[in-house]
Amino acid sequence: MACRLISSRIVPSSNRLSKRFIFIFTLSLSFTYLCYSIIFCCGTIMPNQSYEETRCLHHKNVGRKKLLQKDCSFPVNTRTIGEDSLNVAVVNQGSNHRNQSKHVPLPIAHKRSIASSEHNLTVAQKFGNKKLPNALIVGVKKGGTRAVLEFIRIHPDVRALGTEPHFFDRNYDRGLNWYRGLMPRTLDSQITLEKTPSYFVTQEAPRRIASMSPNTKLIVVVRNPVTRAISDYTQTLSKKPDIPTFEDLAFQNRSQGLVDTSWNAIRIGMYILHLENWLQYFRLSQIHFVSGERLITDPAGELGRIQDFLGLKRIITDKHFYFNRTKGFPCLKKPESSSQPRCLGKSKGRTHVQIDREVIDQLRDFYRPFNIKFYEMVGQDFRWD
Ligand SMILES: Nc1ncnc2c1ncn2[C@@H]1O[C@H](COP(=O)(O)OS(=O)(=O)O)[C@@H](OP(=O)(O)O)[C@H]1O
Repeated sequence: MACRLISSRIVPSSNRLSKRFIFIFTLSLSFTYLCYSIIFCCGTIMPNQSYEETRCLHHKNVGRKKLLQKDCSFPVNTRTIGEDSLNVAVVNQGSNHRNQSKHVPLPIAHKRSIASSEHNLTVAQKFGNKKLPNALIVGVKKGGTRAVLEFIRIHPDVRALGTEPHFFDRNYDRGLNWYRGLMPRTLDSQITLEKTPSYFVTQEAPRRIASMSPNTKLIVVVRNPVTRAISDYTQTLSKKPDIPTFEDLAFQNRSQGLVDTSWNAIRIGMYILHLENWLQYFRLSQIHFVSGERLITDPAGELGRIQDFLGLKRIITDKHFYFNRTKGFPCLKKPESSSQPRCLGKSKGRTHVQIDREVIDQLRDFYRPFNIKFYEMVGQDFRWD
């Protein structure tokens, strides 16, 4: 009887104790989970490597308005990369979307390359070092430089800066350590790459790059200089709608066919003149020329040659691309790690301003001798005439 009394008193109190214990245990578990989520949330919500790089640049360059203005101008809910994003929203518009971007089972080799790319990325972030670039996409503006950067960076042995650092033109005074600090972490086996299209027409750029390393590999994406000039003008017009007409800017005297070579949009397309400056510091074999036109019609072919030039295994092939009819350009197939296929953003592939046929012919005549010298120098006919 006494025993039963004791046990009836003890049991409820031990029940209460264990309930209290469970309550405290659950509370501390929830608290630990909350702390964990706060500390590590960045790792889980960060959409991709490029976005991370953009963020890094923000933190490192607080107060450096010029770079920030470019980098911050995109909404964070799209997959933005640097100035010109891989903007999924663009791809998703239009009736063809479902057919074109539907998930096609990826070939095993492609899956493997993605897995290995992700693996290398994680390892590089943990164990890699920030290094000065061994390769640069130096130009040309509106040639297709963003497409080349975004396509080549899916290679597991390439790590690229998503933004344009403009080190060898605007930011040279900041010094090489500043420049190195912007770079993504890379393993010894990986190539560090950045793109700034204005380098190609910057007088001091070749000398400065050669003094960083005379072995730097250079990539130049060239495009029909007339189309390039119109593309350049279209971009400026989209930002400053009050500028004079293309014709007014392109000619000193149109009836005499006198082209205004002081206008940047014209000057950039005189490729041979700029190339001669580069050849004072680099051998021709150190420079690889990509056809901006073929980059659109045959991205895999151009990427194959770029991989060869960079000494990389040919991993990026036609299996990585599909043609998006809404966008009118090749895009990257949906990678396993992402929920969307990837096309370049709205600023890539704009509808050009309509220019008179006569003006185009005049400019084509103007560029012809420069083009011919350029073809002879690089040993390739780009067929712009
Ligand atoms: N795959 C793909 N998707 C979209 N756009 C592509 C692609 N490949 C090449 N291009 C062409 O790239 C042109 C823009 O060139 P850049 O990236 O060098 O421009 S920039 O100098 O960085 O502003 C851009 O020029 P515009 O068509 O005049 O806008 C495109 O024609």
